[in-house]
Amino acid sequence: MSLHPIDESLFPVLKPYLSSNSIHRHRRRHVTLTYAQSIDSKIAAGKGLRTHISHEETKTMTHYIRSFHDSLVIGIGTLLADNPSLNCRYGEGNRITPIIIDPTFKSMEIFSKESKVEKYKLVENYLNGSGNKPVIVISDDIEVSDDRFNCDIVRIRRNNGDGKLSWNSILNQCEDQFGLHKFMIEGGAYIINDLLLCPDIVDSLIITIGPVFLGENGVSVSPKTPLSLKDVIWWKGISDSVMCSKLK
Ligand SMILES: NC(=O)c1ccc[n+]([C@@H]2O[C@H](COP(=O)([O-])OP(=O)(O)OC[C@H]3O[C@@H](n4cnc5c(N)ncnc54)[C@H](O)[C@@H]3O)[C@@H](O)[C@H]2O)c1
Ligand SMILES: Nc1nc(=O)c(N)c(NC[C@H](O)[C@H](O)[C@H](O)COP(=O)(O)O)[nH]1
Repeated sequence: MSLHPIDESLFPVLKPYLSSNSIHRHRRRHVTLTYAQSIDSKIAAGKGLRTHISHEETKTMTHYIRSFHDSLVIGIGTLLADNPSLNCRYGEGNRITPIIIDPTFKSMEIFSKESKVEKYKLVENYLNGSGNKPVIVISDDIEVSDDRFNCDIVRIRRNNGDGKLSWNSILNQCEDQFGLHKFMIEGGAYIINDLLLCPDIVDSLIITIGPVFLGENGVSVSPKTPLSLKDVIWWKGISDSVMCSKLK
């Protein structure tokens, strides 16, 4: 299916927030955090629900932004709710590696070579050659043998205090193991709320705001503590607005 066209006025707006897409010449790490939200700061109508918020025009923008990255990061909650393709449909031949943060390896059955569950798009695309091999980031206390799975596995030690996986460790390991440097992080809420408070990790923040309220049962984006954004630019499309900014 062809993508809805993007208005050309968006390209210069996005440019300062994207790293050069000649990834072979520029090996410096770049992290873009991006998502679509409602007016009431929700990214889904309810827990585990896939919800359309943005116009087709800004969906195309998402694929355009993906083309500047070599990897696309989501949490296990988003994999289970959305069954996303996590590919790049903008331009030709742009391949991107899906990375799923899944400390307890809930997706073990999904990626198992002997899986009995219906094939997820990520697995299907990898097996039919149209998608890169997914990378699953798990806690290093889970003992599994890598060759049983249709994915690569990255093991990270949990933080002592909160039991989380540190973003620096996740990104460093993905750089070292797979040569990935340009990370586009798309959510969900857990990851976004966490990363909004990590100015040393996130280089650019690009938010699409759709003209809809998702109501009190929606999944909220609201970081634990207040923050003010820097270098802010707004763009207005057919029905959405896009805000590009920096955290520091
Ligand atoms: N509108 C959008 O742009 C958008 C984008 C992505 C997802 N979504 C929606 O968000 C919802 C899912 O959000 P969510 O918060 O439930 O799931 P999520 O995708 O943020 O995954 C959360 C889980 O990931 C793991 N995790 C992530 N980072 C971790 C870390 N640093 N350390 C340890 N564990 C970590 C934990 O197990 C956590 O429970 C879905 O409804 C989906 O449709 C919307
Ligand atoms: N731009 C955008 N508008 C939305 O209304 C919405 N719900 C998402 N959600 C982002 C989330 O990461 C989804 O999982 C991917 O949009 C899946 O998209 P693909 O199947 O990979 O194309 N993104």
